[in-house]
Amino acid sequence: MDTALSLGPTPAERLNRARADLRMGLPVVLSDSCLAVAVETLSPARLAALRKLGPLVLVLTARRAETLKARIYDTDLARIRVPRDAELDWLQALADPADDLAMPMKGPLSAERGGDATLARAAIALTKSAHLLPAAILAPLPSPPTEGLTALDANDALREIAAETVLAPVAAARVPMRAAEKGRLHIFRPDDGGEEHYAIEIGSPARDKPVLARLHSACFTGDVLGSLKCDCGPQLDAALTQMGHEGTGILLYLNQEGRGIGLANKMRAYSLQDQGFDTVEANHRLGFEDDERDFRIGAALLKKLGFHAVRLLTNNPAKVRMLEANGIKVVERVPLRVGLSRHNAAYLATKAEKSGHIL
Ligand SMILES: Nc1nc2c(ncn2[C@@H]2O[C@H](COP(=O)(O)OP(=O)(O)OP(=O)(O)O)[C@@H](O)[C@H]2O)c(=O)[nH]1
Ligand SMILES: [Zn+2]
Repeated sequence: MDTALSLGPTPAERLNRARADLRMGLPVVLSDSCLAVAVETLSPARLAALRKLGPLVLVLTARRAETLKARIYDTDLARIRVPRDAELDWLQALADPADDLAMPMKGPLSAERGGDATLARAAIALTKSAHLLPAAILAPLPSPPTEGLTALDANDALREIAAETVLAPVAAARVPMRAAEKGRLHIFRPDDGGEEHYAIEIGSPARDKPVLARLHSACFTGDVLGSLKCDCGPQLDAALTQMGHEGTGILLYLNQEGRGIGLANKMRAYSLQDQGFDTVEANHRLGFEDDERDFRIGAALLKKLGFHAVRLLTNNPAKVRMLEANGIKVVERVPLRVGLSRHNAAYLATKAEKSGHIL
């Protein structure tokens, strides 16, 4: 194999660099034909520099475009022409729904129609995967191209983002817990520079029998702060306690904060909920789907740990379906009804009505 080639970044590594660049506010080069930058981290100086390159296009998801009443010609996204005199504040107000109610008039918005939307689609996928607001600016590529920018092929990026994450065990050690003294924490690291995920093994569950299992999505507010806005903290405690009582179990702690949108975006969603929107509407107004989690990770981790059948602690039938679809037999759904409070009653009711959760 050519040494120079094998030392250079793979598409997955480029993707990881691109995420970091977008979070810093740096543009990335897509398919050698345009620059893409995240609206959330764009600085006035970079906007001025991008403007000099030619006409700019603002890419929003169809979810966000619906709220803004922009025309959606590409099913999943809208490409808005950026007027020559558009200010950064205006772009950021289109990306961020925080002030939608206070300042509803943002249009008229003129959307591009026809042509290939792959570059726009890749830009949106990149901002989501960087846990930024899903909104990007596309600019023509400067000539000569700017050196030092991360370049990636749009189709490669889309493929990498959609691909199943490959996780490798990194370290494991004994962690006795209040709920279960015989605990062991395993750390798994993805090959794409993404978030690490954890497995907490209670006792020594047999690999050839269904194991009591929980797929818990990270919730900093619920798990750590004891927030009453959701039921995550009590669910985590109850799951570990039940595993402790039974003597065996496996709890996957998946770092998919905010149903996969990241903590900053979840706080944006909370702030919209304070304006009267429910949890699903808040995600949509931000430009996200209700649930952006990749449930394949849970199934892959279970298999890696040697489990093929589970008794799953959950109220979410989508988790059951996704595990089954990914090769894990769910012999039983074990309900996990704890932590109801006056602060989360409406939230849990919305999840039952709109997301099919079983109350
Ligand atoms: N985007 C968003 N995420 C939230 C909100 N409230 C909680 N979360 C996240 O939701 C995830 C928990 O998932 P849930 O939908 O509560 O429950 P579930 O894990 O799908 O289903 P169960 O197995 O029954 O608990 C965690 O990642 C939380 O951070 C919210 O209002 N908006
Ligand atoms: Zn929570």
